[in-house]
Amino acid sequence: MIDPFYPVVPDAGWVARLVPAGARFIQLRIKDQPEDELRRQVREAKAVCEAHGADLIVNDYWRIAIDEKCRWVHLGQEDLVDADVRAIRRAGLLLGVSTHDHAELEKGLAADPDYVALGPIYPTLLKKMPWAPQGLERIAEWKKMIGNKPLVAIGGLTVERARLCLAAGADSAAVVGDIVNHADPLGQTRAWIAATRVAA
Ligand SMILES: Cc1ncc(COP(=O)(O)OP(=O)(O)O)c(N)n1
Ligand SMILES: Cc1nc(C(=O)O)sc1CCOP(=O)(O)O
Ligand SMILES: [Mg+2]
Repeated sequence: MIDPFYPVVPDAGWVARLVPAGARFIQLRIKDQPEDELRRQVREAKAVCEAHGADLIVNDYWRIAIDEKCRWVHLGQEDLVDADVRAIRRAGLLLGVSTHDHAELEKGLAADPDYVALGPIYPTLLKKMPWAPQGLERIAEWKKMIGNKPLVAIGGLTVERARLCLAAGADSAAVVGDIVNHADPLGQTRAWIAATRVAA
């Protein structure tokens, strides 16, 4: 149900680049945009994904995801505080949650998510976080604790680190910087797809 390669991108333009290049499970993680722009980008990204048989995961904006009849939403712990998980479920959306420690895992599992993300596995430059890198050992621990739910590894991943995460038990490896900051994002996307499909 979830793909081993999980790019997380900052706008719909990136969805339009990476999905035709083979991304099958992609998160739209837009920050600091007005509501009408968010909606426009969600619609654009959804249309691209539908045209290519890919899954779009909308980060944060669960109300928009419901209105736009999306299939997936990703929520972090702060997002979960305000979210109406029952409304999300009533609308038929699938849900991914972020976790960074045991207390968050307990809260995340209470929402009965369709995947659990664990991060940051390695140091990330994308945003400041109070957690030390989890390391690969945490992946095996989380996998045992979440039963048959898919586990997503995120934070500081490169192609080689993604392979290690999948070998350690993650079902999917999520990435921002190693794709969107790469000199050749489409070539790097192909490298990620080749590495993660073999490793999964
Ligand atoms: C796959 C995946 N894992 C974790 C996150 C982080 O979510 P959150 O903690 O809500 O932080 P923001 O991404 O919203 O800044 C994610 N987006 N995707
Ligand atoms: C958005 C995000 N969430 C994380 C978490 O640990 O929950 S780490 C992260 C950033 C991932 O970016 P990069 O691949 O560039 O390190
Ligand atoms: Mg969030």
